[in-house]
Amino acid sequence: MPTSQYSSLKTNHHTKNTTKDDHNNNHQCSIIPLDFKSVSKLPESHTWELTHPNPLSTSESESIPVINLSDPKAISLMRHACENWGIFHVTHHGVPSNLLREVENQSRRLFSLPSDQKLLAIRSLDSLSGYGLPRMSTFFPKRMWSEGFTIIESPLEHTRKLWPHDHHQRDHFCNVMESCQKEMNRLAEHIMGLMFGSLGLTQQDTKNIKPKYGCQNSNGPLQLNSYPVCPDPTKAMGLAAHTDSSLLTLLLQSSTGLQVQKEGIGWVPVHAVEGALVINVGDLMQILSNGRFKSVLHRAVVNKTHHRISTAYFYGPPKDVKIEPLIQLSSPFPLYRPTTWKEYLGIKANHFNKALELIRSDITKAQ
Ligand SMILES: O=C(O)CCC(=O)C(=O)O
Ligand SMILES: [Fe+2]
Repeated sequence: MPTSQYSSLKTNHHTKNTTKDDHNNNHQCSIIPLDFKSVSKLPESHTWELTHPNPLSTSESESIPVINLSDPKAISLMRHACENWGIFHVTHHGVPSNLLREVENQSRRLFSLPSDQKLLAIRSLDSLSGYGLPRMSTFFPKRMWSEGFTIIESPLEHTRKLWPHDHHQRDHFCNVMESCQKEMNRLAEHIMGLMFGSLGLTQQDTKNIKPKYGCQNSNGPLQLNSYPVCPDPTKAMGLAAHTDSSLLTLLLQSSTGLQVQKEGIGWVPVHAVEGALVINVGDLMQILSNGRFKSVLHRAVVNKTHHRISTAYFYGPPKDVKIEPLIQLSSPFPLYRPTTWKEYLGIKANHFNKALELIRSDITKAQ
């Protein structure tokens, strides 16, 4: 739900940089990922003008914070990380490592299926779940070097298509992903509590707000991302720069590839830390914290040697709950007008990275 996450392919007509004819001609191609195994040279369609030289090597003070959740200082470290980076790693998070390993194994299994089999579970134009291109693809003239599988609530419908005769594989895949959703949801709730505490809210305040903002169901959206080995990574883009629309995103990455934009520095790599999960602040958390916590601009780059897999869990409130800057943090005034996740996703689907700016409250825009 993230930019990505819920912006729908139905929004083709809002695409910048591509013409309507291109769209009509390539209507099918526009939703079908490349059969990456079949190409040995980067196709023109996937060649980006930008070259992204390796990001600056980061010194200790410029690297993404790693927070041990059992550390008594975790709350203050989190506040610092959310205010300065919008992203951090967590260790001692309680999600079983064998589950995380199995999530990656099962993802690899899915993405290594032959292309025509994966296409049986293609995300349709009016749907959010299934196999397909990154949803933000419609905003770019060039294709990204990645494919995804989006699970909304349950993966069952699509896994029936992927493995019609292999019940065992299908059940195992579903069990693993559903356990992952539950564990990620539990961890996200815990981290939200710590974040509220770090904003100076009392335990009573937190008790009152948490049920309102937390996902009511424990099976929030899960996005499996696959970045195949790329013949020319310097001219390709795994996932273009975006912010997530969620409150928080919890990410498992099999290897380094995620980068975040840091003011005054540029793109900083988020190195894969053994056993850790990456937590990033999403747009709704920026709204809720009245701009104190930053929704971090991030992207994924690709490489020549290994197939990278990432799994993102998008944690957000029930779709119709009003999200607005918390009253305690709104002095002297709220920076954003109230919105719901549902409304916000609609704005994001049309305006992509400008969405947050569009819901700044009139009072601040006028200044
Ligand atoms: O693959 C990654 O590291 C980033 C994934 C991501 O940003 C997303 O799915 O929204
Ligand atoms: Fe993201």
